[in-house]
Amino acid sequence: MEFWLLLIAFLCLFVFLLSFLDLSRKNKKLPPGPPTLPVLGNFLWLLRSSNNFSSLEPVLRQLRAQYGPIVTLHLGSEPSIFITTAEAAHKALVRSGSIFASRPPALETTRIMLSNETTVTTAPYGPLWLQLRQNFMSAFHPSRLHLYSDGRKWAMNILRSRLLEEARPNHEAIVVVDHFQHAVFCLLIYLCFVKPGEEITEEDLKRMPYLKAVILETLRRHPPGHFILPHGVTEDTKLEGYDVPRNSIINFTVADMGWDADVWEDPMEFRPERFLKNGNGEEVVFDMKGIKEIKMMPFGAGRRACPAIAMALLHQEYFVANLVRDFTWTAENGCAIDLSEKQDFTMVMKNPLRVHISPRTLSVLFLADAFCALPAKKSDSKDEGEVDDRAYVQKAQTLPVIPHLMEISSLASSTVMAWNARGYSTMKGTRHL
Ligand code: HEM
Repeated sequence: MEFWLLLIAFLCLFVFLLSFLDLSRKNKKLPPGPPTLPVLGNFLWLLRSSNNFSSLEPVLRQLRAQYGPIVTLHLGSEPSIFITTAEAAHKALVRSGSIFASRPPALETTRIMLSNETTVTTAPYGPLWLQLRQNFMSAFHPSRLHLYSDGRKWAMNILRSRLLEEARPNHEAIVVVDHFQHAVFCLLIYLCFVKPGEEITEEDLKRMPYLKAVILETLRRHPPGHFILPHGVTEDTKLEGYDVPRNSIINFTVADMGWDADVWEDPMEFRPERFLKNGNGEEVVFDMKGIKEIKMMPFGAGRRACPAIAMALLHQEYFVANLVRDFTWTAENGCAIDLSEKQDFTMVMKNPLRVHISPRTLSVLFLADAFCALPAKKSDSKDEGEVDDRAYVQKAQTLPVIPHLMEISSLASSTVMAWNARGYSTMKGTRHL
């Protein structure tokens, strides 16, 4: 009997505490969201509207249309606030950078999975995080990336031979994702355990603005993460007139920002030229850290943004450039490539890419032709040994290049682009990917 009395008293106390918490929440002007139930918050509502976390995005789109750019969902004990426009993201992550640079406080139960909040990714904003981040940057600062070019070559060679090995014995299409993952794993091993080698410049990549534009367009159209890691605030604060309480969990709809028709023309089109100065220039100028303004944020933005932006971009460029140079890529049975995505650790292709590959000859010339500035450079004066690439234009037009960036982009993944680089420059309009 005593046990039951105790249990009832405990339950009453529990409900009282929860309603007290609910009340204190009601005193705040949180960003709007769907009606909540006591204790359950929006849990049942969300269960009805969406089956799992990966289909949260359509729900957030609906909420944005109904309530505006910042919305709240109550999914646990603390409110989850979603910021859905690049402008509001800029206000939070850049203009109020130091406040929004923390991680949400971890529950005792999840702390263990977050390495007790002592890694650069999980540590709250403060001296420990700063030290860890500086530590990370001392190894991977953009100015040191050239020191790892031996590792890049090594991983690229492994990838090349694995692809060849599988492609040779039969003429069936091959699935490339496992090989990419293996190569990225090798690269990470190298970065972690092998001493950097001699300096080798990455000059070639610097002369390939179109390649850079393709990578950026891929990150815009198919960002590896549709959200970033959850953020927290260091103190109670306000955003666009709403309260953002100290314990809230804040996230950003990264993919939707890259597809926002108010910011990007024809956002669902795959059109790398949008990143080239004046549409066809030789230069790519893009503020990936969103310091002046945010237009897309595949790497996050502000103080907590991915510290490996330069490294990730360099490796994507390097792998794609080499894969395009070394092989011709043709879709299985000439089929269109299905670019739909599914949530894995990051976003990946729902149907892994299956392709026929075959080694290419005269590859350097194709590469130069494919990735250098548009329109094709026609050099009048040539140094000794330099070959006029015009002779190869016709051949290059038959290049169906399908590099799958997902696993190449290391921990993260990007996505596939299907394009014929030279064809692109002559084609009217763009492809809908
Ligand atoms: C295409 C490749 C990559 C993408 C799209 C990407 C994206 C991101 C994003 C969205 C965040 C969260 C930012 C935030 O919370 O505001 C992040 C954080 C981070 N990324 Fe990356 N990342 C990539 C590659 C890498 C690589 C290769 C490394 C390491 C070698 C790396 C290391 C980190 C670290 C340490 C953090 C945590 C930073 C912090 O909390 O201060 N990332 N990344």
